[in-house]
Amino acid sequence: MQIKADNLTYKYMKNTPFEKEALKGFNITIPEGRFTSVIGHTGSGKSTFIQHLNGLLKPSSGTVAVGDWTIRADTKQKHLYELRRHASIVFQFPEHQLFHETVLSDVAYGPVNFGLSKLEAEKRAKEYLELAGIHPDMFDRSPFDLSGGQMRRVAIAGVLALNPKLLILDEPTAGLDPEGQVKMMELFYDWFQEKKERSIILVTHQMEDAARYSDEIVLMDKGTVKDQGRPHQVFSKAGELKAMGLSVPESVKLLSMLREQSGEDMSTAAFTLEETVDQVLEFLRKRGVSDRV
Ligand SMILES: Nc1ncnc2c1ncn2[C@@H]1O[C@H](COP(=O)(O)OP(=O)(O)OP(=O)(O)O)[C@@H](O)[C@H]1O
Repeated sequence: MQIKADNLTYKYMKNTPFEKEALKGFNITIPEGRFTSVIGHTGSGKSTFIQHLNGLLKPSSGTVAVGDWTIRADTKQKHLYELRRHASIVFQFPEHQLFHETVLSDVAYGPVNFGLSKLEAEKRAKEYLELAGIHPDMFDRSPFDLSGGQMRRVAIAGVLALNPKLLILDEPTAGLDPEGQVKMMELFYDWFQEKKERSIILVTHQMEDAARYSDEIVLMDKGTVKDQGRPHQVFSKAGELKAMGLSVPESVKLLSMLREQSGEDMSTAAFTLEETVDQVLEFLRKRGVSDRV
C-alpha cells in the first residue's frame, strides 16, 4: 500500500501545558512494494510517525493516506478497522503480548478474529509458525515455556498469519543476540520478497540493517523528514548524520577512511561483507597491488 503524508503534524497532550509537537508538518510519499527504513535520533518522531500508519494515532492536523484509507484528526476508529487487517505493527518486545494457552492457539487467534474458520486459521498458523522457525513439537506447548527468542518468533508468526500488505516494525530485533537478530531480519526479508505488493516500514537504530535490507531510507530529525533516498545516497552524507548524533554503517566508515587517507576516487557504498571486500579489492587493483592479495 502506498503511504502519503501531507503536512502531518502530531501533538501529544494537545492543548495542555505539557503539549509536545512530535511531528511538525511534513510531507512524504513511500510507494507500495518497498522495504523502507526510518532512522533518526531518539525522540525524532519515528514511533509517532509509524503509529499513524494503521490509525493507532491520528494526525493533529494534516493527513496520512495508507492505500485507500485517508486518516485525519476527525476520522472515526470504526473506519480504521479494515485498515488494520492490512497494516500490522510489530512493537518492541511483541512477546509480551502473547496470552493464549498454546503456541498454536495464540497464532490462530488473529486470523479467527478476522473471520477465518478455526480450521483455516490453524492451517495458516502452522504455516507461519514453521516459516518463523518454530518446530511442530512446540505447537501445543505454552508460549511461556519457550525461550525469549522463540517467544518472539511465535509473536511474529501471529502477525504474519494476518497476511498484512504493510508490515510496520518498530525495532523488532531489540534484546536478541546477534545471531537471533540476523535470523529475525532474514525472516522479515524473506516474507517481504515473497509477494511484490508487500511493503515493510522498519524503524531501527541499526544502520547496518537499514543499509542492507532497505530500498529506501527515511531520515527523521526533530519531528520532520530530513532526507529520503536510497541507502548509498543517505549514507553518503556521513557528516550530516554525525551532526544529528547518528552514525553510518561500519563498512561505509571503513571505505570513507580508505578514500580520505588514500585520496582515491572510490565509492563508499558497500553494505554487506561481500560488497565491502569487493570494494577493497577494487581499491587494491587500482593501486596495482592485487597480485599480492
Ligand atoms: N506518550 C507521549 N506523551 C508525551 N510525549 C511523548 C509521548 N510519546 C513520545 N513523546 C515525545 O514525542 C517525541 C517523539 O517521540 P517518538 O517516540 O516518536 O521518537 P522516536 O524517534 O521513536 O524515539 P526512540 O528512537 O527513542 O524510540 C519525543 O520528544 C518524545 O519525548
